[in-house]
Amino acid sequence: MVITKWNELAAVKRELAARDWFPGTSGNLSIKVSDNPLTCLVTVSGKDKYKETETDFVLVDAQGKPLSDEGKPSAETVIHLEVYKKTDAGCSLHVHTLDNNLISELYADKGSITFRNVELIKAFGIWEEDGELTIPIVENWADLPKLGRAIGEKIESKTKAVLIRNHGITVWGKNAFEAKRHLEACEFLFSYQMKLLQAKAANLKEVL
Ligand SMILES: CSC[C@@H](O)[C@@H](O)C(=O)COP(=O)(O)O
Ligand SMILES: [Zn+2]
Repeated sequence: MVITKWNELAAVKRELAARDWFPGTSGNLSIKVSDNPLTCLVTVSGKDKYKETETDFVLVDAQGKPLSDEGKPSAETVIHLEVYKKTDAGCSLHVHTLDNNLISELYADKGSITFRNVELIKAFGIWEEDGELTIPIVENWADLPKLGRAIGEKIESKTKAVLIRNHGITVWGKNAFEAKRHLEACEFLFSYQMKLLQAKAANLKEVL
């Protein structure tokens, strides 16, 4: 079981690395291994996530205590555990990208960003004509248990992602495939929104 989950998470890590989503050793990933008791594999803290090694992930319990000796669990393990405790997620992904940082800062005062009339919200299972996707934004508390609680407080049944201001995003799904689909869709939407804002600011419609 652990080996299968390890390989699943390693494959996601490889794919996110290929997208250049782990600048400066940032980012952390996890996959749930068992429900009762809750255990998950999480990336080892501070590692270069572009590299693949035999100690990339460590098994932790519901308190974030390591159950294997690959190394120190991610500093943000508490966030992954919060997601598993509050949702039915089987995989949780956290990355820092330029677009997610910019969007989190631009929309921080609104407390969230909402997308509608953009096809890719369907990646979240939103198929209605007037459907919308809202991603909450929390402050980047240095106190990580506090950050974990702040994220937990924003989680409703339909929430699949939370932005952390000027930090990054935490996204989840019922399995690794779904979590990656949600993450890719978020990043597409952020990139779209940034370019749309820039086009509007430059009055680009006037030159058409
Ligand atoms: C190197 S900056 C990023 C870290 O501060 C943190 O936010 C992060 O995403 C990675 O921490 P880690 O402990 O390696 O999982
Ligand atoms: Zn981070």
